[in-house]
Amino acid sequence: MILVLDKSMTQVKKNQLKSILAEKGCMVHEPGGSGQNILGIIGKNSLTKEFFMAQDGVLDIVPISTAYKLVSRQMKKEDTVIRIGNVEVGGDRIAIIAGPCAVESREQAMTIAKEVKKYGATLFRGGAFKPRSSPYSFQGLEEEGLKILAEVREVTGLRIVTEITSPMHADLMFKYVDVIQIGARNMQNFELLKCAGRMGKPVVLKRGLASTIEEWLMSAEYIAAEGNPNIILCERGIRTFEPYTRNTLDLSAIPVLKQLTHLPVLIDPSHATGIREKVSPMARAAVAAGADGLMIEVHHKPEEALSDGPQSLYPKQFGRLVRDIYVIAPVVGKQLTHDYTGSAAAASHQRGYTQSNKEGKQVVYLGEVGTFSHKAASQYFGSDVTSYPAPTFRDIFENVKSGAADFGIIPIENSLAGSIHENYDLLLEYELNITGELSLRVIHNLIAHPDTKLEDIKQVLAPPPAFQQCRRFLDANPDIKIVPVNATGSAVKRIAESGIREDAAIGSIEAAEIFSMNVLEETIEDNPRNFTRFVVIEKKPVTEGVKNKSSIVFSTSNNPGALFEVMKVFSENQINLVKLESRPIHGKPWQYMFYADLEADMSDPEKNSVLEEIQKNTEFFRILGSYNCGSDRQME
Ligand SMILES: O=C(O)C(=O)C[C@]1(C(=O)O)C=C[C@@H](O)C=C1
Repeated sequence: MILVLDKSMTQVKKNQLKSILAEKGCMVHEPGGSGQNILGIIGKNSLTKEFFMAQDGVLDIVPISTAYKLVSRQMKKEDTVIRIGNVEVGGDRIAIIAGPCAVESREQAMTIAKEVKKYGATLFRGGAFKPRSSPYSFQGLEEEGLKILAEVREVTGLRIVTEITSPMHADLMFKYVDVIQIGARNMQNFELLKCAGRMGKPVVLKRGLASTIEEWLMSAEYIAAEGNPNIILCERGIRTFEPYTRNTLDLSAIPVLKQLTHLPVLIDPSHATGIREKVSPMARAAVAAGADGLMIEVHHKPEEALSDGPQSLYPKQFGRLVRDIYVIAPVVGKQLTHDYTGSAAAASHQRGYTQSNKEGKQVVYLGEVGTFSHKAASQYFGSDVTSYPAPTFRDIFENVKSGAADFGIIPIENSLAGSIHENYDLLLEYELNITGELSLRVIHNLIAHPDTKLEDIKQVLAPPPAFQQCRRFLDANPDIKIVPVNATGSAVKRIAESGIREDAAIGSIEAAEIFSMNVLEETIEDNPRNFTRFVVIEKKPVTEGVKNKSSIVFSTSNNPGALFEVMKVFSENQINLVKLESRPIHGKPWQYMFYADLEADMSDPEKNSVLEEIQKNTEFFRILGSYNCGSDRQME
């Protein structure tokens, strides 16, 4: 059951209540972050409703109707996000776990780990204890395999996921691995589940070959009941009558689970299909259906693999799949998990940032909580970096320049409305660096007070880019006056605070929820393919890691063919230009600065001769930043 507590109850009082309940033999669980003050109780039947209601601070009792309690959505409304090193599984992120079925040798594991890391995997998988259908099949390298996995982590930085098959191996697992996996065949091995619960490490719990979703969640409950909330569910196909695939991938389990539980859900299309060609289509479908991540088997020589070769992707196939996922994820409001902050933090540490005056790193974004910029900041940085809003774009640049914030995040262009010119001008004015980018799907909604109807609305508040993106809706409602404000979240906050029923705002569903407003019309943007590209700005440039894109700014003389001469340098050096934008030079009428995005790392010393060529043909030239754009992972 759930005890609803008085919102003003102090933590001290709550702790007192928790000890009273624990003394009475109740298991007490405090779900974090729900915004409400509640306690989850798995109690003794002998305790009456009156007993609970008599406790100080208890306002109500809500029974949990499902057999599983701790893992149920009723217990916790928010999605659970599980942190493994710098990687977060759940929430807005897509995590990609990749590696061979089994660790076969140091050389094999290390080769595959380097490949999958290069193509975007964030966790490494590999079996050391293999439960096989036949006792004569390869059973894994056991402790030797675990040692190899630990070495892979040392060398690549990828955290390790491996299967535990017996409680006897708990100490070994504890010593070597980051995430333990309970395989399909052991899903109802209750002693193993309890052991995993006691170990406290994150657990990937695979669905049994013939288990119902409810049985699966009951198994998760075993782990949670031991005090371990870090459970990731993994659908890997169930046994049906269909022989064309090894198992039948139950993708409908994703939306079912999303309703029933707060736990993250992964899909393993490798075991589900058992056939290499079928893996990528099902992986793409899984992300579109709302999965929080994928577990993919990859082998550099699958024909020689000791297990599961036919279902293992070649590294390049895996790379192509990750590129597809990178594109699909924003459509469903997610981003690929990427070790952004790990590398950004490591790089900025190296660059000599001192954080002595702060708890941690900070990113500044436009407007107010609930803006798209806020969402972009949390999708890019996860919870590693705290975020705070600033009222204008200039303030964001000022905050980064002064060192008040380590990072700024700014929208730079939108797929419907075009470039955000103010930010181009500010990039030139402030000598900051672009260090990363992210593309966010922007879904606009008309937001108003709960009892307001469309015909009541006299004016709508939003930033100009949002008006541009909702042109058709505004044209269809010409009587509604438009009132520009700095950001969508601020618009929603303003109408909530003013209490004016005739005012509406354009913004995200999240903003409506934060300010307890109603979504009157959903998806009012002109086209569903509405994406805004954000860039991250920092004081220092990126010096580490993949840099596959550069943004530059330059001006040319006012001679025939001057711009052509610069373009020729890119063409002759096989540098792909992905964007060209011109902006008037302030104070010099009819003269222009050109902003270009190039698919190349212009900070690489190998590009020095190209830079010299460009400089010969320009009057002004600056690299705004060379960074990893994510989508263009190396494809040799
Ligand atoms: O208003 C917001 O929510 C913002 O984050 C700003 C902003 C922008 O100015 O482009 C960002 C994304 C959308 O394109 C609309 C508005």
